[in-house]
Amino acid sequence: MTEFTEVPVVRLGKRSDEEIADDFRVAYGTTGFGYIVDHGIDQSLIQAVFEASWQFHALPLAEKQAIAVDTTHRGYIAINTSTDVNSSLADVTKPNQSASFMMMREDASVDPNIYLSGPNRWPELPQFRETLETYFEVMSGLGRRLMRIALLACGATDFSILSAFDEPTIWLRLLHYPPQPKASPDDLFGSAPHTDFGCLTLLAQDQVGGLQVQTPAGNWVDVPTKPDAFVVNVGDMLHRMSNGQLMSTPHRVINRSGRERYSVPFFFDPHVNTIVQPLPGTGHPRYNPLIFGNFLRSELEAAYEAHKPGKN
Ligand SMILES: O=C(O)CCC(=O)C(=O)O
Ligand SMILES: [Fe+2]
Repeated sequence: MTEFTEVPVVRLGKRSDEEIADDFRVAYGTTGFGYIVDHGIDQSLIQAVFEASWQFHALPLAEKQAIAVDTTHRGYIAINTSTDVNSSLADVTKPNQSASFMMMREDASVDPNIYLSGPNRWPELPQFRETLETYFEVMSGLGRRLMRIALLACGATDFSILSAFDEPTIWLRLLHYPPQPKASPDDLFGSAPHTDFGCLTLLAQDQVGGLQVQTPAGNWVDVPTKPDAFVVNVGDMLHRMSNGQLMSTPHRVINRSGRERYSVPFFFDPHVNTIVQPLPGTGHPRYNPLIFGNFLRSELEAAYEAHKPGKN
């Protein structure tokens, strides 16, 4: 595997998907992370999402707890309620030092046959829902374009998997990391070392910093904010679809800045009933097929208090 010292830039703009796929292959075949620029998402909309996040996290705790995350994985996730125990990357025993608001697809009701279906749990804040729904919509468009580019990049010859993103699994997460004391233990993280479960993560972050990605040799490389760029990374499901060509790289967050950190990851994943397997054209399959929802269930039950069997 190729060692790296920084996260590369991939420009979209009006270039053809085929042309962008060449850059994508280089970036995601080595680092698994990239700064996506010229992405077409309005900066003022991203700013509005951060403002919504500040307002949400400033609410009294009781108002946030009133929409505490449930088994549909929507609502408020308080600090100290998730631990990356499935992490094979580190011996993680301490819960993540972050709180978040989680939005997913808006379903009219819970369908017992579709894991994680259901309506969102909204706080009472003016414009909050409208702003997040607009962002959810435009980011879904960008996610679809990037998935097509990713498939071109890994040499897939059959693109029918893209229909699994007609009704995608999406998490839009408003994360708040309070400052960690300078003297906090080495194994206390804002977000413990992990890889992302799904296909693509599109992250907007503020100026505070703290995100790091791990190189094949085990070093940690900072991923500072870059103006007008999303930090986009490949998750475990796209790694499998690409038959291992696109990397799902470990990353973590440590906020020792002394300041509050806010970030907004947008996770763009297939429908839960999708069979995930190496795509035709990517070579002799190195991974067995799995059903995305089953994989998700085991990950969420291990990591989140709200999903422990017997809850809700
Ligand atoms: O907050 C960040 O910068 C990254 C968050 C992250 O890795 C995640 O939520 O999966
Ligand atoms: Fe992550």
